[in-house]
Amino acid sequence: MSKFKQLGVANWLSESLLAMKITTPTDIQKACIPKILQNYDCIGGAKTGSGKTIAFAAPILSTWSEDPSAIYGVVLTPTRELALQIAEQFTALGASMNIRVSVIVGGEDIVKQALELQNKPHFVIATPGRLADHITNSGDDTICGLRRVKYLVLDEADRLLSNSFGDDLEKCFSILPSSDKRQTLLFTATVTDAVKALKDRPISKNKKQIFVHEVESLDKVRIPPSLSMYYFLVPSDGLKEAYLHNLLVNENYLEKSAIIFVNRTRTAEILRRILRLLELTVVSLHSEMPQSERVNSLHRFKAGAARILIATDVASRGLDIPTVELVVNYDIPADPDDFIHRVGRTARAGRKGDSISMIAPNDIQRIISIESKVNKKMTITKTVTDDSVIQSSLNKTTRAKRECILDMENENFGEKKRINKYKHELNLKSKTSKTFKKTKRSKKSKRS
Ligand SMILES: Nc1ncnc2c1ncn2[C@@H]1O[C@H](COP(=O)(O)OP(=O)(O)OP(=O)(O)O)[C@@H](O)[C@H]1O
Repeated sequence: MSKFKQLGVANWLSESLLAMKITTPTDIQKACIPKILQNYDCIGGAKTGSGKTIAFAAPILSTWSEDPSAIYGVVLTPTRELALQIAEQFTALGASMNIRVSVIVGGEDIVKQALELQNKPHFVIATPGRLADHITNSGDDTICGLRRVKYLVLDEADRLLSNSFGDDLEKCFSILPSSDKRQTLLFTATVTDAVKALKDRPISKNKKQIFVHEVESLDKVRIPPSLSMYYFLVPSDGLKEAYLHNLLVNENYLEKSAIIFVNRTRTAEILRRILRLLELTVVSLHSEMPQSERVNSLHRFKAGAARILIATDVASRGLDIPTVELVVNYDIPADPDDFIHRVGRTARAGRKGDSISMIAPNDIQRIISIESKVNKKMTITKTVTDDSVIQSSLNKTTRAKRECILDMENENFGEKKRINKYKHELNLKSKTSKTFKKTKRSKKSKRS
């Protein structure tokens, strides 16, 4: 009997898994699948690339196939690309059962999505903002299917439970069945205090719950064992482009597919343009790009048409691209958890991978926090070459950068962000003034 079948997974599904060459369950799958099949709520914490998606998809699809109703499950996830990827996995796993999966994310046609929801797909994979939008603005015939959902999954749960998603999540929960009438599954690679708190204060008082935290029980290192963590020092911020170029054309990495993480969209855009002028095949992924370009970039990168992806943290979570062999932290993230997710885009499912962090003088404190969080020290890389080679890269990147900045100014790059910022500020002001008026009114009425 297949090892997935031994865990209780349906026959047809263990055959689908076998066709994908997935035969032996990972630790998180062994721990979660049987319990989810026994109706437990579940909080699963395990390293990046350890197979968390199948840990929730396999039991949900197994029970769904016994009674293929709609809408059976909702998976919420923080980014659009991740929603698309999870939907692809559900679709591939359930192909033999004619599964229907809807992706409800921002940047796509909202009317088309409403029609899909009306047609009652079996599964909805969504970002909280867009699903909340439908709940607020679409009619009951569009959203009524959500009232019967059997499973709710929060993938990248730590991120979803952070403040930025609060209001949208509340809105989504408002229409879903209450926690004792559905099964709730949370998964993450970084178990934050907010996630841990749910262990002692269970999601539903009336249900059984398991808490699986692989990192705590097995070892203290929070990154995959097949990942090598390197760094090199950059004497000043102004030299970073040259050092990056030098690294990417170094013979050790010349052929390798790489993701370069930066902290700001503007840096992503400048680097994309510089590297393209220097004839590297490169695409980018950040929040200021239209959704169609985001999809296109990722598609070109996955297909190998571009060797390098420059990305902000919008790509740091969950993306599963097995060919990625190198992750570069061009900028060091402020939050060590973001570092764990970024470097986890390589060395997935037991494959080898390298991460290289470019450390400028101001980054030292962040590196200390990261090393203490992951419980492992980075080692210096030997690939960055001597000063004369850096000088050659510097001449090229300086010329290219000048040209790129001029082009970006002509194209008004960043305009959309500026407009959104003003809109946000105006929104806040109007909210504050409404609250102020309300408080004044209630004080007045108390006095009278
Ligand atoms: N049992 C298995 N055997 C072999 N490969 C597997 C198994 N389970 C999952 N995989 C593969 O491992 C890769 C990583 O899985 P997945 O994307 O679910 O990781 P994850 O734990 O969710 O990572 P992250 O925390 O980065 O989101 C995928 O390509 C998946 O197909």
